[in-house]
Amino acid sequence: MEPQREAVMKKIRRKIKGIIKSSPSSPQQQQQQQQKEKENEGMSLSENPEVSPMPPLPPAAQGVAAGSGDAEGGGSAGGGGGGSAGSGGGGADGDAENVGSDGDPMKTDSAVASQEEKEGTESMDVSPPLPSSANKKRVPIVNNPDEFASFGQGGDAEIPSPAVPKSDEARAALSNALRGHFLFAQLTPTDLSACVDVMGLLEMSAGQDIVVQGERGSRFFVMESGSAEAYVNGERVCGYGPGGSFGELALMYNCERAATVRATSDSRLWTMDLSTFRRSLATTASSQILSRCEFLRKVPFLAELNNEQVNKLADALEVKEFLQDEYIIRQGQQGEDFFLIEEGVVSCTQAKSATDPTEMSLLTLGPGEYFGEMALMLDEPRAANCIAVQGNVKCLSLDRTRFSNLLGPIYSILQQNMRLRILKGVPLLSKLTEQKLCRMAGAL
Ligand SMILES: Nc1ncnc2c1ncn2[C@@H]1O[C@@H]2COP(=O)(O)O[C@H]2[C@H]1O
Repeated sequence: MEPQREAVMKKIRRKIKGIIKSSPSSPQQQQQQQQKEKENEGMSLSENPEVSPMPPLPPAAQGVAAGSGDAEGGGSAGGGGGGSAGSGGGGADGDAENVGSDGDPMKTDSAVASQEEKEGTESMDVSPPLPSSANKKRVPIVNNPDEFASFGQGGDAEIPSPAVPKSDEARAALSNALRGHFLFAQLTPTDLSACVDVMGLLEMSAGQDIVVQGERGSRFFVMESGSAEAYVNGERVCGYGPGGSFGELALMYNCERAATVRATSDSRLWTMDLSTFRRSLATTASSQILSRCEFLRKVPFLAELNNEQVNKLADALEVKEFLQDEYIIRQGQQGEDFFLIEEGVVSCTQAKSATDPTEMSLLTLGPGEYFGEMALMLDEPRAANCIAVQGNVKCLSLDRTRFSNLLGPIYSILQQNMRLRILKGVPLLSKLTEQKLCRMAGAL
């Protein structure tokens, strides 16, 4: 973990410990605190002396009942954790309409948080700015290749070149290169061969731009020979040699070229035009990966990732399915995975206290929302149970390393969201508005 993040996490932990120490323990004290809370409602956070230090955290945030091993399973259909059917009673009463905080299943806590931040919390202590690459404007994927018939052209290299006959050697090299690309990895040999058939040839001299950042793009490129380099805002980001490929983002997302790619020696490139690109992927198993990218592009908390980052994420995510009532995560156990819900509903529950295992419902999550981040971010046992409710649940998961690598660019969003979730689970704060909770989370 970077030192900056480490420092932030230390701060969160210190705050949380402070909250736990200052928490009222008897029901009487809790009642008094609730009364004060009521009286103070309507005051802003800064003018409300009772809101800081903050009230207690739910017990499970302290890692109640640490167990051994991880409840979540191996990742095959129905192969989740060791939870038995029917044991998820505490979470089953979650209201599906609460999904996404305001009924919109794709509107996450973070989306709500950022919305509310915009609505009048300018002065609060917000998370550090995101990297500039994360702020790139995106346009949704368009599924109908015919819509690209009059797609704008960039430089010369964007002008379609007709299919050309290829030697066996060239076909083999091209097939290998395509198979190594996450979008084409799923193609059957027949589909792959059909793609190879229609690819055209382009020759570029050293120093020529093959694609230009900011221009419209209409082709995907595979280098046959030569070399090239990619530049984002004038800075070199990577290089390509024979077998290297680029140019898929503009075709997948109907967006401007994200980088300039310049030939650094005389080069020969195989090219695939947009409609072939879309058609060949649409009719094959690769359409699943396109659908996944499309799904990820609509997930609010991922909105700050650029298209390339989303593609990497789509490639790394692993499908895990769980049966109704199955415990995907068990409170207190060690956790190694992060989960994004693709289909179904997950209920988060927590033991009432260290001595009372009765589960209370914390949150209900739906498609586009996530869970399992806290154990990874805080390096602590699972803070809650996460149970598949309302039918089977399909999740996309990341292990600890991939979570940290691929979601690093949105770490500050995840942090803010995590604080908000913790605060939302505090019964004494249940009366506070979402906006106030967001401000408290931001101030932590
Ligand atoms: N109030 C809450 N406190 C703790 N965990 C919560 C809460 N609400 C939702 N959760 C989710 O439940 C998950 C349990 O595993 P983690 O602790 O890794 O991450 C946790 C969160 O994703």
